[in-house]
Amino acid sequence: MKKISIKKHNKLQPTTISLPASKSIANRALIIDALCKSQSDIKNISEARDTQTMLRLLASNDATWDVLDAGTTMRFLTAFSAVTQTEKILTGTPRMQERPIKVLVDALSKLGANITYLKNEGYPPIKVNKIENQVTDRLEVPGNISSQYISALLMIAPILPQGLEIQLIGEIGSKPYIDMTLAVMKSFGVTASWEGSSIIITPQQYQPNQYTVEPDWSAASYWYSFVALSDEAQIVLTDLKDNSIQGDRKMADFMTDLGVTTTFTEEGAVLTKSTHKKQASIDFTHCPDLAQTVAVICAIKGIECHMTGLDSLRIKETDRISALQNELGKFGGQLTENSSQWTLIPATEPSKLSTPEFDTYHDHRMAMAFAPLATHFDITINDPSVVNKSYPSYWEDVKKAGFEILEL
Ligand SMILES: O=C(O)C1=C[C@@H](OP(=O)(O)O)[C@@H](O)[C@H](O)C1
Ligand SMILES: C=C(OP(=O)(O)O)C(=O)O
Repeated sequence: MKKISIKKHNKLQPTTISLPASKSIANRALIIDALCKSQSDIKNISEARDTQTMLRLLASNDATWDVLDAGTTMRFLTAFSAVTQTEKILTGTPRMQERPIKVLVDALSKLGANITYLKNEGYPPIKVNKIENQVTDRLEVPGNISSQYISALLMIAPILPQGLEIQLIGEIGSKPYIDMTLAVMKSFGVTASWEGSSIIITPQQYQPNQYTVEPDWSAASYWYSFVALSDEAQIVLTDLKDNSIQGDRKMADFMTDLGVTTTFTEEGAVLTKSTHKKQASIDFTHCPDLAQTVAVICAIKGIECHMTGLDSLRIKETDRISALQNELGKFGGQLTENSSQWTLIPATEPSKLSTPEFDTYHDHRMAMAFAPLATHFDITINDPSVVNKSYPSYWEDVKKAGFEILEL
């Protein structure tokens, strides 16, 4: 499928959506399950490519593991290999080969792993030889590049003979993902303690368990956008809970100012329309995956939004700052930067614009964040199958809400 067109539709019929399970939680549970020799019963594993890639690679004895474009899979399998594999090559898509891994490689090397870069220093592909003798039980790791390095180290920490203390240096970004890692570890019987900015994990055994993966709050964000941007809507997101280990639960709070009310019922989260403010200030340091969704919502609803915490967006599936600037510009929105402070300047009279065609930059979140614009005008989305990374049934669900989608 090269591109799709979505016909304008703004009065959504009441729709019930069954979201995919969180790929972040699933990839943690799968790594931990593999570390307890695969005896656990993990329920609600989604078809998301990142999760399926993790499952497939953990079951394969191939000399090279190709993680495709899955950041967590790359980082978690690197640490996993350093405690389980005599020798393993880890590689990924051309974009994955541009996503830094040096912080994690340095940390594992300090622990005693032998890791070499096969192309460019600091980036995959890498060759990992496992730690034979643990050299230290204390690491200093910068907290502001990617929390995935820290999560990767935390998950192997209990099986290191000396355990591990990780001191996080500088500002910590994406902290809820670190908490998520510790929460999943706890579900498999391992405890950790915080001392200031250090996390301490003693040698412990993971206990196999029955574990159910939560529905994905990042995926839920696109439905908040559909509700906010439409004239009429009521969406039920089944089994989505208020009490979640996902930091992107924050979307429900952001949206009280941006035009959506959430009611949690037995069935799940019920999203209804409400009034919105004209200005907002939102810090995405701890929920970077929500930034694209919120930028599109504000751009079309006339909300000037002061955005901070966007720096990590430059090293994700694409440079999301530049992708956003290009695509928002197609309907009159702007994202301007002034020393790490971004201002989202909304589009003026966006409904008068002709059919925009949005590029997706190999980034599932570009496709999913821009799709709700079909509430305002006919749109075209290029390379729509990018959504398979986290939400393969996205376009089917969009059709359920009454949108007409044509393959071009
Ligand atoms: O640990 C995780 O599951 C993730 C952590 C975040 O990355 P960073 O820690 O690199 O910000 C997030 O953007 C990504 O989608 C998933
Ligand atoms: C950044 C993301 O994923 P990853 O880093 O795991 O590729 C994402 O899903 O938005």
